[in-house]
Amino acid sequence: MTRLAFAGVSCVRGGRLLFEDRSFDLAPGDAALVTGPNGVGKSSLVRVAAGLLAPAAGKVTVAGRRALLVEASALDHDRPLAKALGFWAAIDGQRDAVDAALDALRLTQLADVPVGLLSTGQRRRAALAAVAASGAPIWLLDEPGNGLDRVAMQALETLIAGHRAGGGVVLVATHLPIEAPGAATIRLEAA
Ligand SMILES: Nc1ncnc2c1ncn2[C@@H]1O[C@H](COP(=O)(O)OP(=O)(O)OP(=O)(O)O)[C@@H](O)[C@H]1O
Repeated sequence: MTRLAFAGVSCVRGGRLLFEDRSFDLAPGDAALVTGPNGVGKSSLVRVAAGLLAPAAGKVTVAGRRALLVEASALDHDRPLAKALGFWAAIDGQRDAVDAALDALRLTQLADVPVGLLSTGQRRRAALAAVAASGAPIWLLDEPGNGLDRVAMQALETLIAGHRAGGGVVLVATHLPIEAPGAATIRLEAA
């Protein structure tokens, strides 16, 4: 069964303790919002959850495939959006998921536009579409609301709700308010 859990996890970066003894346990349908001021360690917590950063202490338990959204999208700038998304979706065995992901992020009309020509907000939506098309049950989203207008923000909230309703798990680091009913809050405080 899908699960993402931290048990007593601490993170040290650049010799500095960012957070200590953090525990949470996300089961199908669960979400958690990681909040706190700039530089406190929100992105670092997401990276620990992604397995890109080793915890200094504690245990991370992951059951299920993870999809990670970070600032720099891995989409090929030279390819038309649908083809760039299709490249990654095919690797995940999810080629058929691209159209629905484009639709969910209101990007269908931009399917033939090269990724490099998309605006900041459109590129962020494209990166979210890649997560949506991945078929991964665990979504790790680092500042997914950056660059999104109000309509796109609502699309993001709908996407998260739909993923949870389908048994997915979502961990979101955000400095922007994101509507996610029933989500836990992991508040990081400056030391
Ligand atoms: N590769 C690294 N090596 C050393 N220190 C780093 C590295 N990356 C980030 N840090 C430091 O870790 C701290 C936490 O950074 P992090 O990006 O996790 O914070 P954040 O809460 O996500 O910040 P923001 O809200 O500004 O995105 C910062 O002080 C940052 O300078």
